[in-house]
Amino acid sequence: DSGSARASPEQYDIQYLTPVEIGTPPQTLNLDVDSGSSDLWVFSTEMPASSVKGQAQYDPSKSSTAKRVQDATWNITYGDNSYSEGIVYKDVVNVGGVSFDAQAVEAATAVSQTFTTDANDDGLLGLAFSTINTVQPSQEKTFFDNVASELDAALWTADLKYHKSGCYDFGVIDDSKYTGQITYTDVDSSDGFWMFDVSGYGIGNNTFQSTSFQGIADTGTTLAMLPAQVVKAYYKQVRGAKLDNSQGGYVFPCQANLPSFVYGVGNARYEIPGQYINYAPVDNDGTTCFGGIQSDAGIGFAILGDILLKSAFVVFDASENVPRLGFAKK
Ligand SMILES: N#Cc1c(N)n[nH]c1N1CCCC1
Repeated sequence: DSGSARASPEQYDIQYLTPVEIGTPPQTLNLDVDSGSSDLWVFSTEMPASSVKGQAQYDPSKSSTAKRVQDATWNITYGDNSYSEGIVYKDVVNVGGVSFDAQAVEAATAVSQTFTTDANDDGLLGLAFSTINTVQPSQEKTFFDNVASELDAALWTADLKYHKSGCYDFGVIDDSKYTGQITYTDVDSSDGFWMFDVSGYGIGNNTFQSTSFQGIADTGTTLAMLPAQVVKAYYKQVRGAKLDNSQGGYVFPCQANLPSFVYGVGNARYEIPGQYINYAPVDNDGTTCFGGIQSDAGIGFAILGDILLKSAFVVFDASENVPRLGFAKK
């Protein structure tokens, strides 16, 4: 079995939303596919109307296949301090034609303001490792872990794009979506993430620095959070750039001509075009812009979010004993 689903960007590519069918008859919700977490949770009819502002809500009472998981609860807090919590059902979930009939669907009973204010985002579909799923007392499996054995290959791929729709594919590597070779690198999943070694970096045409650092491939994070020294070196090349703590990171004049950023995977080199690193204006007149590359200080590892991932075709491969990530140009 294999399948393919759209990944459509919200404004500034802050996140990408993917239509997911839940229940019988199918209820379509647009979810943020997130390789940095492992809960599939949805806005639901179980939450107060005051915290729903335009989102679609999963209504288990309208699904003939919904079954309550007695006494199960969940709660999750993300790195940006957004959170959600609730109860659990098992129901049919179909993503891009790949279906599982007893997926844990975590129905929210409460969400933080950041989720309420994003009218287009109906929840999350976590694709990190099931060891960090938050359901208690019995942890649940991610959608990918549930379907892996029925897929033609136990992998999924991300083809995110700059300011346009891309795809998440399950069970197949579509060779039309990349050029050249796929470079694979081993993943350390001991913290539940797709964590790997970035073999080094380069700024624009400057010499590539072979100083490696660990990072997680995280489709649920907007920006690229990199080691402070790397980030400092990058913005040193941007006239007018400064670290503005009131904005929470590096900003620069929106007209700045940004250098590209090169990252290494093994012996391969991938480039993020400078344009991708102009994330969004911080002011109404669009004079000051916020950088797409920011510091990972305080996190403990780098977070390779959408700003970086959209520059490549990425394979999340669990088909062997040791999981691995594949990167290719496109
Ligand atoms: N912060 C954060 C984060 C992450 N590192 N992965 N997914 C995150 N989300 C925040 C809100 C929805 C998903």
